[in-house]
Amino acid sequence: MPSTTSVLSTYTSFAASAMLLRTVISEVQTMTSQLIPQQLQEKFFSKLGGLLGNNFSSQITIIIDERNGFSINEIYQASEIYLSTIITPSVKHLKVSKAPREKNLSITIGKGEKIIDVFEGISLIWEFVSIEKQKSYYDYESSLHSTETSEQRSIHLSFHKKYREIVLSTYLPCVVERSKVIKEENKVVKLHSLGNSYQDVNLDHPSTFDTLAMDPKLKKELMDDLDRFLKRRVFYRRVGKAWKRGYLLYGPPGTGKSSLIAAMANYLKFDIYDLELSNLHSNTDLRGLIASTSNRSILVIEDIDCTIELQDRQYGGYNQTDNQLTLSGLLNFIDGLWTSCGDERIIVFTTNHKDRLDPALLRPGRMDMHIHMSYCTPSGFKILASNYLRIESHCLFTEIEGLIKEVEVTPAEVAEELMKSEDPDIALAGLVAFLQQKKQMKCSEESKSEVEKVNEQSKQSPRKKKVKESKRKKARSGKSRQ
Ligand SMILES: Nc1ncnc2c1ncn2[C@@H]1O[C@H](COP(=O)(O)OP(=O)(O)OP(=O)(O)O)[C@@H](O)[C@H]1O
Ligand SMILES: [Mg+2]
Repeated sequence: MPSTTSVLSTYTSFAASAMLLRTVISEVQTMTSQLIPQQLQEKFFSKLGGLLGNNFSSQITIIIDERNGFSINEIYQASEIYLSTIITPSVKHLKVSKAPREKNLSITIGKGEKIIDVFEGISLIWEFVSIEKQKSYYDYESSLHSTETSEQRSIHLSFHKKYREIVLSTYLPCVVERSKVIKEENKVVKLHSLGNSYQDVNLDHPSTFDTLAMDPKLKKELMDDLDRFLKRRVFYRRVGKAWKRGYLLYGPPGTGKSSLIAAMANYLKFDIYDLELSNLHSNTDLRGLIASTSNRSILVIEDIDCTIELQDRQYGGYNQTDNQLTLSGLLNFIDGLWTSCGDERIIVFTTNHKDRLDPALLRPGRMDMHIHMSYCTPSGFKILASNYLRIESHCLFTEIEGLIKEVEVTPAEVAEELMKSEDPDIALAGLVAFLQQKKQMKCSEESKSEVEKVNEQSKQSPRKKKVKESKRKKARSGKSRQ
């Protein structure tokens, strides 16, 4: 085993040679700067620099720590996400994790691993660095000295120093942007219940615009509207409007209003905040709840017609206008809060009875789009059949489409029938029987109401006869007086 002295002396002579070499390199660098093409110079000196440590190379390293004091360093997070997408086969150690709520695995590179990225012809070397730190402290409870190990993580980004400007002003912002897109793609849409005991669950609703049976023209109109809304950040800023959009969904139960909200959330990757107004007690409560919602979200108030009694409701027994919560007041209140702090917000109201709504809500400009969710149409049925049975055509389609035009059947009812069997023949035959039964019921109701009408008329006729008789008598006596 070499003695400490020999190790030290070897190191000293190595250090001395290194110093000499550095001087030589810098001399050679000056000499060759005019003689050798720049690209070759860079290659040569960076190789040489690599041998002697980064001090002499033309490389610089940006250190991105995981934490910035107590807060998370967003650049670190963004880099981590970005790096997970450019992992090369040469990386030997990967770390894989998955949070209970996430749907995808998260893959990061292991300690000491390097990834080379190329941006606009610039080579960039990413390295994941982790330093373990031991901290000793005195534990008063056990009266013992203990040590605690903590990990300090950082990501190092090295590149040629002449690209410093481009890396800082273009490459890193691109990394951040790309990470945002990846984050959005992997985002799990959440459903928060506001006004109820606090719940926060993943929106596991499979509804998408593809699976939704609704008028194709209306569907396209809505999707275009949502796309336009997302693109208009600058527009909303310029005209000084809050970046928000309001939709009123109306139609009978089971026509897909709630499914449409889920489809919108899945399409936009926006979280849903379901606001339960009946549990609210004051404006202060409401303010607190709204303030807890995040941007890029959909605020939902379902069955708004049932909350209409709010119009005259007063809170806490006080007769103060401030404590009164009316529907239009509520909307102004939410608008106000959003104007000051919200971005990319969507508000959706649903109702089964549009005719019962506060006119303030229906006023033009209040809700940006009124969307009618109707009973099932033939085209809606085809979407459901393709979704539930994976079929695009069947010999029973024509009969079903004819029946659907004649009766009022909700997509929920059709879906329920289609779910009864995986065999299209059985499921569709069941649907035909169900629709025929509905048609019969409709016919018998119609004939019943016809009979009632006739009865009503026949009941009225003796009275009508009497009225007519007395009118005639009056007229006659009037004439005789003349
Ligand atoms: N338009 C539709 N397209 C596809 N499936 C639908 C549609 N409408 C209803 N369904 C099916 O019926 C179920 C119930 O529908 P949903 O809850 O969306 O109706 P709703 O209009 O919100 O009813 P309510 O007025 O009672 O709240 C959905 O989970 C879905 O399976
Ligand atoms: Mg609903």
